Amino acid sequence: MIKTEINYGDIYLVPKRTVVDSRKECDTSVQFGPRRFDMPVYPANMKSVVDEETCEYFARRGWFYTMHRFNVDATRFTADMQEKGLFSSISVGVNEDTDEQLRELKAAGLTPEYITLDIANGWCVKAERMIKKVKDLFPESFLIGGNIATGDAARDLESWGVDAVKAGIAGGRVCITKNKTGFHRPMVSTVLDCAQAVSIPVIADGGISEHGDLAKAIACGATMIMAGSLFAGYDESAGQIIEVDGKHLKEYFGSASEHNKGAYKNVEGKRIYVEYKGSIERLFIELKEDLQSSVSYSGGNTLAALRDAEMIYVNRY
Ligand SMILES: NC(=O)C1=CN([C@@H]2O[C@H](COP(=O)(O)OP(=O)(O)OC[C@H]3O[C@@H](n4cnc5c(N)ncnc54)[C@H](OP(=O)(O)O)[C@@H]3O)[C@@H](O)[C@H]2O)C=CC1
Ligand SMILES: Nc1nc2c(ncn2[C@@H]2O[C@H](COP(=O)(O)O)[C@@H](O)[C@H]2O)c(=O)[nH]1
Repeated sequence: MIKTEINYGDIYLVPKRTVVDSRKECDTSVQFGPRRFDMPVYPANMKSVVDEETCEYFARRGWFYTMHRFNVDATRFTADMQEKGLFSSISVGVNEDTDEQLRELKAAGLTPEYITLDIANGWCVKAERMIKKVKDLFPESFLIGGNIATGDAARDLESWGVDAVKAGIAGGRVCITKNKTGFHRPMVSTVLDCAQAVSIPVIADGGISEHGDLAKAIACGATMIMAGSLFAGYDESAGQIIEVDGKHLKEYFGSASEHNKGAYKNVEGKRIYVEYKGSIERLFIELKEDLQSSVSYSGGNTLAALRDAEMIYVNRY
């Protein structure tokens, strides 16, 4: 028996009676862990998307961020952010280098406010061990575990002690996991399944190609949305700008790409060049305007109303 599963492009939300006089009345803020953020979307913890400046920029704007984990000194990063009066949100892996990083942080007396366990399939014994270790060493930190793609995985990670799960396997723009391994799950099915399984927040990770996908992810039960390609083309993102035939492009590469790994070993990501779009300021405004409009169509004035939106499947063929 083969199940039919769906992605953001396969569904729409049914409009309800608007109860606000202006879209400006719609509140897009979200409580996530110990803090409240202006918007429920943040840039992927990838080397071509965020660097220290990007993280600082997002934190100062009241948006969430997570620094990537590739050749980053988590102790220095945490000290820098906290000295500036900002929160620290770091990523960790599952190997010995992470053990060392955690020991250094502890020895320096530092506690990052947020820690993200970032591995391709977080539903594994190595992740379980690391989750328990992080929770033991940093019980005050808000721990995000991932990635996962099923309700069963979400339940396991919740029982291992994470405070939120990050859901989305092989749906990213620079992902080649589905081509190389045959494994993938479309995002609507992923988020619905995970959000129905657990009481902790779910982060919908990857596959955002339209601004309206944010509202769809929330309607499926996501509290937060992580996006890579959405943020990759701007001055404030970390990738290099190149010029081809007089046109400016920005690099965007997968964390499991040869470019990021420095070797062709277990490669499940690629490098692409996206349109260079200048300052991210306009995107910040437009994402907020569009989400406020989504909230107004959902018949409420906060993101909670999107949770009750009716979803319809649209057969496009
Ligand atoms: N969201 C997504 O769909 C995906 C995201 N990514 C991203 O790419 C980055 C690097 O990922 P990747 O190189 O895959 O490895 P990870 O960094 O996820 O791997 C960490 C460790 O887990 C082991 N490991 C990884 N995959 C498996 C597996 N399938 N079975 C058993 N052990 C495993 C690795 O050992 P060993 O190498 O020896 O197997 C390694 O020791 C991460 O940042 C991840 O988030 C990658 C793929 C999919
Ligand atoms: N299969 C792979 N997935 C990857 C890789 N690097 C990152 N990612 C995932 O993609 C999302 C971003 O997706 P986008 O559609 O918003 O661009 C990111 O958060 C990771 O979960 C990779 O090398 N292979």
